[in-house]
Amino acid sequence: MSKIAFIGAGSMAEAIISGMVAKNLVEPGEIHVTNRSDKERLAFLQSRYEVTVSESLEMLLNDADVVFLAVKPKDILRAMEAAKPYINEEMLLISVAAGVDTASLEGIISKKVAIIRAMPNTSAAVGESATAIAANQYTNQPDLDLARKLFETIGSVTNVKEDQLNAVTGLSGSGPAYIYYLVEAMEKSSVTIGLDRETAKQLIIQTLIGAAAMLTNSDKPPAVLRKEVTSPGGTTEAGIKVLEENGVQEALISCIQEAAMQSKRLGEQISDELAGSLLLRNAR
Ligand SMILES: NC(=O)C1=CN([C@@H]2O[C@H](COP(=O)(O)OP(=O)(O)OC[C@H]3O[C@@H](n4cnc5c(N)ncnc54)[C@H](O)[C@@H]3O)[C@@H](O)[C@H]2O)C=CC1
Ligand SMILES: O=C(O)[C@@H]1CCC=N1
Repeated sequence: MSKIAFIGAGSMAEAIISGMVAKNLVEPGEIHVTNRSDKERLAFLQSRYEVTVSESLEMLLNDADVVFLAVKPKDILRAMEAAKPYINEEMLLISVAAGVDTASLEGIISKKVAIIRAMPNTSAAVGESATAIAANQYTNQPDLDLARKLFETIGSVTNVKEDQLNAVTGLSGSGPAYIYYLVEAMEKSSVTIGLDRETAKQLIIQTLIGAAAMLTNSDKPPAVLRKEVTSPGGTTEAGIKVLEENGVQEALISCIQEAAMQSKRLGEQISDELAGSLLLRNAR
């Protein structure tokens, strides 16, 4: 595998880099990274993963085979405008930005570049991301295979239609946060019922691992697995009753719908911004 460039060096870039390095698919020195201005952050990534850091976009992108775009959606336009002169049609561009569609990226670049829009999650850092990918019109099968191979170093890969990616973002892109939120509540509750945090932590984590393994290995749906935990007149029934009274399941459904909507809104902001900047350019 040859040169891989990262525009953006935040938590998602690090999660992907750490996964790729751990699986030895890429020589760490062949991973080149830049960010907006935080030199300390680049130095940290260099010392931790032995990647090559670059403060110039020209050097970063020169001869790059794959370019990961890992900046926040609001920074996409500026980052891509700056990168555009060094992007060519031989490259595969992979964007992990929430909401930003490949049509907007094509609009910024104005070249026939293969673009994969991907939505991983931060469990990439431990090789357990659930990543979904979709390709633009200029992407061929070898590009898709390469993207799959890269993302498989950080977990599972699912092909979706591009218009499903906002839903994916609300569900599994943000998904780890929902699980952590649940764990925070479980930890907070443990002290109120007489368990120290350390003991509770071990019990909670193994409970999550066990439930995930049951969901993976059993052909029973989650509702049936839940029923099997729930003895009539027992503890689970008493606990779940409180969740039902508080509308927790409905709240979770609304949470995921809102996150997916926010992904769509983020994308719309970019296409509006892009349309505005094109109008401005044409008026000059
Ligand atoms: N954090 C997460 O759980 C996930 C994030 N994503 C997506 O990944 C992208 C990055 O997110 P995070 O890593 O969480 O953000 P972050 O804030 O940790 O990192 C963003 C990086 O982009 C850099 N940057 C900003 N403007 C730049 C520019 N003009 N040129 C070069 N670099 C620039 C920043 O310096 C920083 O290194 C976002 O688009 C987000 O939607 C996708 C899946 C999950
Ligand atoms: O919160 C966000 O916007 C990003 C995208 C998915 C997870 N984190």
